[in-house]
Amino acid sequence: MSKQTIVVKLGTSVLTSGTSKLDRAHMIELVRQCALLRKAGHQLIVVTSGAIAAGREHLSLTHGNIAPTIANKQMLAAVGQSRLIQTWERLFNIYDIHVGQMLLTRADLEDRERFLNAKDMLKALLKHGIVPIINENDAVATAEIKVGDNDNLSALAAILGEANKLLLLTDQPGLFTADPRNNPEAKLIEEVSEISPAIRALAGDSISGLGTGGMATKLQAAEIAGRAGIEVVIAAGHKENVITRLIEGHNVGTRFCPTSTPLENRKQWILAGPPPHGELVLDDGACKAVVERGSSLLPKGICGIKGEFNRGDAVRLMNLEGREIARGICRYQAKDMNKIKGLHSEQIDKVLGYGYGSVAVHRDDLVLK
Ligand SMILES: Nc1ncnc2c1ncn2[C@@H]1O[C@H](COP(=O)(O)OP(=O)(O)O)[C@@H](O)[C@H]1O
Ligand SMILES: N[C@@H](CCC(=O)OP(=O)(O)O)C(=O)O
Repeated sequence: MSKQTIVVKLGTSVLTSGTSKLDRAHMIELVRQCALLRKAGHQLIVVTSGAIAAGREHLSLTHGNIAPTIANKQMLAAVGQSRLIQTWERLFNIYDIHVGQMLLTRADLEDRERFLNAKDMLKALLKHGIVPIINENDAVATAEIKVGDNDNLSALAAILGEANKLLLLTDQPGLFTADPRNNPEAKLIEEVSEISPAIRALAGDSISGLGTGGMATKLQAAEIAGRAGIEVVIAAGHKENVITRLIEGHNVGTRFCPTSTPLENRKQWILAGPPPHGELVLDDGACKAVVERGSSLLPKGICGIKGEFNRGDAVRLMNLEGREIARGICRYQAKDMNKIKGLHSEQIDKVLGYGYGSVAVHRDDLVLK
């Protein structure tokens, strides 16, 4: 295999082996495989969960004796993150590999400039042979600025690092036809060529009490990374030689085929970076123009506005049935959009007293879902 950049995401379920402590013996084994990956000439980015679990362990707390409030989780993450990074540092040091910590929130990726700064920083680490160890900055992230789960964060990391592969390691061998924890008949799906609504319907939440998001967020990550041309594999973190087998080209779990026509860089960011602040409801004609003809969205085709957004914020483009058909950057704030929706573009200047052009969302700022 040619030299590649590979993101390995390690879920809490893998790092604790299903217990309430970090399983350091297994972490050593994972680092051994990561070192082999590097020895083969590949670049490695690690996205690690486990800060909250490490905090709980250090303070000798269990799920039962601390309430899962946001403040408590942030407190546990603040204690645990430093333990977690120290553990990774010590383990990678055995193989003479340096690590660098990157703690991100969605706010760091919200505007294009901050996104590009984070990208430069990640690239600088890789260029110097340092393994980026990424987690969400849980201690400071409020609900509004959180990515929320490390599956989506790993897709963002893969886009930032222009990775070739994203390996999501968890406590199941891959995506099953139903959650295998409560469906013993469920079957492993080895390959997914398209993440259709039927595939999405198979993915449930996390019921172990350890992880965040379950298979649902792993599919979101697979979709975002796949649209950027990145191959995604979900596999069991305890499967023997799972990382080394992947780089040798073996099937190790569920493989998601990436698109053969990756989105350009700016559109990758639109899909993965800024959180949508509102919705534009499109009439049928506008939906057709946007989806089938690749047109920009004009105010004329907008029949409803939801949410408070500023000029330059990301918004969801919804059809009349309430399904998101696209996401894009809106050129007018919500207050203005409410005044110009349904109007011909020539009327914008007259109604607002100023204008930023004829389109509400330009096709260069728009990604179909
Ligand atoms: N269709 C499915 N196939 C496999 N696992 C599923 C499915 N639906 C839900 N799950 C759940 O997803 C869990 C893995 O996600 P999660 O608990 O968030 O782990 P992690 O900490 O690795 O992110 C599994 O333990 C399983 O219970
Ligand atoms: N950032 C959190 C983990 C969040 C998360 O998504 O967890 P997981 O589903 O186990 O990957 C932590 O370090 O505890």
